[in-house]
Amino acid sequence: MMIQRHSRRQSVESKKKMNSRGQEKSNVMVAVRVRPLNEAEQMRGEQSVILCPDKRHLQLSQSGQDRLFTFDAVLGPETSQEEVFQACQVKKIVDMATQGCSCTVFAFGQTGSGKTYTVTGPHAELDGPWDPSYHGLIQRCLSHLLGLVHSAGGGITLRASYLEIYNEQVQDLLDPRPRHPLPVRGSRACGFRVENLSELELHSLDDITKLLEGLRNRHTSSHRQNERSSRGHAILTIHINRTGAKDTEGGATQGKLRLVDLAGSERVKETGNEAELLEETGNINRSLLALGKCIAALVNAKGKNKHVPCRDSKLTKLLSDSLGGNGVTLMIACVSPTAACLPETLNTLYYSSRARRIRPWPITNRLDQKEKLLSTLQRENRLLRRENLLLRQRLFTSQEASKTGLEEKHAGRGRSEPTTEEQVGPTRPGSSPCHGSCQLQELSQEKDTLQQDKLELLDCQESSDQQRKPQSEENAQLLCKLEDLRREISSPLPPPSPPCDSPRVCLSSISLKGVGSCPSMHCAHHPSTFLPPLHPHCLLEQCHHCHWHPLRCFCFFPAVCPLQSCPQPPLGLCRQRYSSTCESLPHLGVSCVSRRRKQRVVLPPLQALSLDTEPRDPMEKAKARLDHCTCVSDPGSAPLCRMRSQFQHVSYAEVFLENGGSSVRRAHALPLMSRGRVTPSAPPLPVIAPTPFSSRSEGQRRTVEHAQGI
Ligand SMILES: Nc1ncnc2c1ncn2[C@@H]1O[C@H](COP(=O)(O)OP(=O)(O)OP(=O)(O)O)[C@@H](O)[C@H]1O
Repeated sequence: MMIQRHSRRQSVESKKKMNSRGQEKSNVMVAVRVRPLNEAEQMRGEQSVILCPDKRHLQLSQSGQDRLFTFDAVLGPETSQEEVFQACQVKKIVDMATQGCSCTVFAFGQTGSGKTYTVTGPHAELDGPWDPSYHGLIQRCLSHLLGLVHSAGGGITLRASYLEIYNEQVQDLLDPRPRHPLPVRGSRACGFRVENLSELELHSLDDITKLLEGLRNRHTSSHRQNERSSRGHAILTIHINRTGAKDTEGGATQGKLRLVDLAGSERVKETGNEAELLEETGNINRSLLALGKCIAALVNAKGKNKHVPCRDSKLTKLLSDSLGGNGVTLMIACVSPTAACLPETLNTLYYSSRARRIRPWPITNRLDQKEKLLSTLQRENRLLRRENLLLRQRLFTSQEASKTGLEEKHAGRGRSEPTTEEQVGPTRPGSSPCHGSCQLQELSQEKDTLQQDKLELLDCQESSDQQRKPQSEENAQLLCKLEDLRREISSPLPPPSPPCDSPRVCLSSISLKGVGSCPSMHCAHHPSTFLPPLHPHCLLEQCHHCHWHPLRCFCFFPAVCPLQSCPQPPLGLCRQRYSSTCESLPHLGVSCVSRRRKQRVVLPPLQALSLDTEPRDPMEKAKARLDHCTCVSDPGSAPLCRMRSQFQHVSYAEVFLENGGSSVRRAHALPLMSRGRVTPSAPPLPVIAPTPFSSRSEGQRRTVEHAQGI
């Protein structure tokens, strides 16, 4: 037997329905009930500011201005409980629930506006004998349902649960034990549900009385606006299971009817609540606000990707399928008639007008894997239950037969006229009473296991949902970091040094970055700072670089180090002094960008050189300018590149040799900059003395000669 998803079909069908203005019809019906002035208000001489000109309109008179509101039903102060039941078409809603719909009726409004009165009847009724004319919606719905059950002659089962959300905690109103909070679990397949909530099967009026006993367990207190104010939201849920209904395509249906009495919105100034009541007020208003947000989201959302913030409170979680889901909802807005309550009344009316615009939730008929599994398990359970019942009946019949001594006669008749029942009944091999009871036990165990499995599945899904949340947050953070890194990597780097064609034209040696795989250098002041290698063809310039540059270079390859006169050959430490005049010169700082780490490395200061006397020869001038540029700027910088193109044939070594160091007289001091701030320079290094040309090695000399074009 297939479980009919009538509720889904209903919503899909209702989606197509249009109202007279051609707009999509809402599946939320809104009625407004105005309570009469109470004794205290009459004593104070207060007047009603609400008029109900007809059954669909409500008029508010405020300081000479009238406002007209339209609703599905407007119930004036004289409307009786029975009239409310009829005018709001609650009977029809109950009928829909028996056909498999998920239906909800809830009352909301300001504190003391008559919500509890509408849903359950006057408080006095709880204490004394119940007068049927004061019965609220709950009693009327239940008695109508029981009538349907009896007229159907079986096949409909009613199970009821009753809970209260008090201070954001769910409590079972049917549980006589001391109150304890129950957890609310959610799953995509089943929506939100309260765990360990007790259920009561309803068969007769006595059961209804038992159910209503739960009302006594509600939290109530007294404040200025209501002597017996509800401090929490009460939700009564009736599960209506129908098996094999002929008029519903021969299938079973699972309907649900919810009757909700919300706690009233309160203004602390008007209720005069303090301490504990203040906390309750806060929780009530918060959850009502969350409900308002859900309604707003449902009204404003367009398209399939609606996000309804139903996880914001327990109330919205439990009402999520009533508001936005596939069911039919009746909202009864209760308002007080006095001028003092006007702001709250207006709020309630705006809230209700907005709820009228909730459009049906777009639902596809596709069942996902879990839903399918769930429905299969439910079907199996139902079959098992039926089989159990059948076996019990058989067991009972066979026991009766053995008692009266008619067993043989019965068996003989069974052999001559075998019936379908007997084929699966006691005449089957191994169908003794003992066997029957064993089978019963097995089946019930199997059923329990199935139920257990189902619960575990639901828990698993929920825990995986919870686990996924921090992971996705971490993912987002990692993605951000990755994006930062990517941005940093893709930021423009200084242009690479041009390839070295010949030692004569190579200027890259002057660069601290260098290219190729020639000996690397360590900064003497920053031994841990690794300087990328210099160009292999530029050993001479490198050595000059050592002279010019106040860095002391540690050569990793002493065997190939051209500075064989290094006093410490193992490390190729260049200690030659270039010029004593340098001692009096200020130092220049240079920041070197290490390509690998993309960090700005602050090197010990360089000596920036310029010619104190302007050379006369234009070629000399150019060389001097080149010298100066090479020392103080990045070799890849624009001026230097220009100069390179102009004087490709002039090598740095040549200039150096021609000047012989004597032209160096002055240096400019520049601040060291690192990422926009001034970085203190490393202490100046000892000035390095120059190596006399004659004392240079053969290799060096050859390279210099080569560089000079000799
Ligand atoms: N339609 C009505 N006819 C007569 N009396 C009413 C009506 N509505 C409400 N009352 C009375 O007004 C008082 C407040 O009603 P009720 O407790 O139902 O308000 P409420 O909205 O549930 O308040 P709260 O939110 O504080 O629980 C009660 O004494 C109730 O009997």
